[in-house]
Amino acid sequence: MLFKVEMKVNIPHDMPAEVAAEIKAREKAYAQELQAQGKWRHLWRVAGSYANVSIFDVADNAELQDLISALPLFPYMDISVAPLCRHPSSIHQDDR
Ligand SMILES: O=C(O)C[C@H]1C=CC(=O)O1
Repeated sequence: MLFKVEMKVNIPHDMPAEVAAEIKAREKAYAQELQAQGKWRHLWRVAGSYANVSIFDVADNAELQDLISALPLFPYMDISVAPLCRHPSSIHQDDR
């Protein structure tokens, strides 16, 4: 199942820089692991903001919840999720 996930990062201004850097490093490693597994299919920066638009390819809602809630930045993000289905005009065979 495909989901559009929008994440807006709000790291508290009083978080020490080294703590923020450590969380971001763990986030990057986890995000790249999920991309290598094919579960995080697209990851795009929203230009001009500390936010991303992502496409996840997971088995079901429960797996999406498990993956997203394990993000190291999860406590510091506003996240919105929308389920996707194939567009009838799409030419991409891997859309489903
Ligand atoms: O930077 C972000 O958009 C937040 C988060 C998502 C992937 C990652 O490495 O960090």
